Amino acid sequence: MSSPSSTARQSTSTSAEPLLEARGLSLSFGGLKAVSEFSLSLPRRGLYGLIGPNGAGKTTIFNILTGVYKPDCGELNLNSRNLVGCRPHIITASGIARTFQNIRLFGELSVLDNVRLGAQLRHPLGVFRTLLRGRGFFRCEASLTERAFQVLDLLGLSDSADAPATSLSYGHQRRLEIARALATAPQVLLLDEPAAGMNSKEKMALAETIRRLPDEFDVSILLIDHDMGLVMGVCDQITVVDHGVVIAHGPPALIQNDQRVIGAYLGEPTDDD
Ligand SMILES: Nc1ncnc2c1ncn2[C@@H]1O[C@H](COP(=O)(O)OP(=O)(O)OP(=O)(O)O)[C@@H](O)[C@H]1O
Repeated sequence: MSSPSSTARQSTSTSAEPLLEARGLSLSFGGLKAVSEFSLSLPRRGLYGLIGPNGAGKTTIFNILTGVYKPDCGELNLNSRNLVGCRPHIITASGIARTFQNIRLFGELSVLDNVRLGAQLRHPLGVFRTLLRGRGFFRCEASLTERAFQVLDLLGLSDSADAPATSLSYGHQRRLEIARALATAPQVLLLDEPAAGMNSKEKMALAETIRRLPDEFDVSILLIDHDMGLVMGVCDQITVVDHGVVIAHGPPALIQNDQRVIGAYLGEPTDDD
């Protein structure tokens, strides 16, 4: 399948070097050190997890990686290009897309149009082209729609293409968020709690879909979720943060048995215990 990302890709990275590299990223909110010395090397087509207890700093890390927050210090490179200080739209255009904990769709627009909006990042129609409605406009429109359907097909949403986004079930709205992010042809896709609110059947189907994304879209994934079954089941490597600090990194089998990780989730023993 010729994916939106593989055709739009202008990557210069090889599989040997990390696609996304974060080094020593830190960010404080007033006196609170939300993220401290965060580092991560995400390879091409990697499927990594980022986990930690509530308030550990996971979403703040996503916000740094996508330019919502500028880190106090540290480096962030995509294909060796420095992204620190870049605005979110520049970072998206560079190849990092995300979904949000709280669904943020254009509810009144159709499922197809939500995804076409993502695809427009790579194929802008432009004001003049839209006004003139010449051959170029219709060619571009057709290619946007084709790309949108490639993504919708994989996410199992093609049959609902004409329905308003809000008419989808909650689980399908989450899938649509992923579809829209994928339509921007990202090199890195950040999924923030994609399974939140899903039932176990929906989660199993989502896990199956996520596993296919790296190969089918030539994309690397960093996934936050509180569902350990999902994270352990789909990720090759997992980074664990607690109080803003990385406390472990490794394959799921190692992480499951790491005493610091178990301690962070169960809560450190106190003097009263
Ligand atoms: N804009 C902000 N201003 C002040 N403090 C913030 C801000 N954003 C996050 N924090 C604080 O930073 C810490 C990390 O928050 P963050 O949302 O990144 O954690 P998280 O691991 O994503 O949590 P959860 O799993 O509950 O979503 C928390 O103590 C949070 O209250």
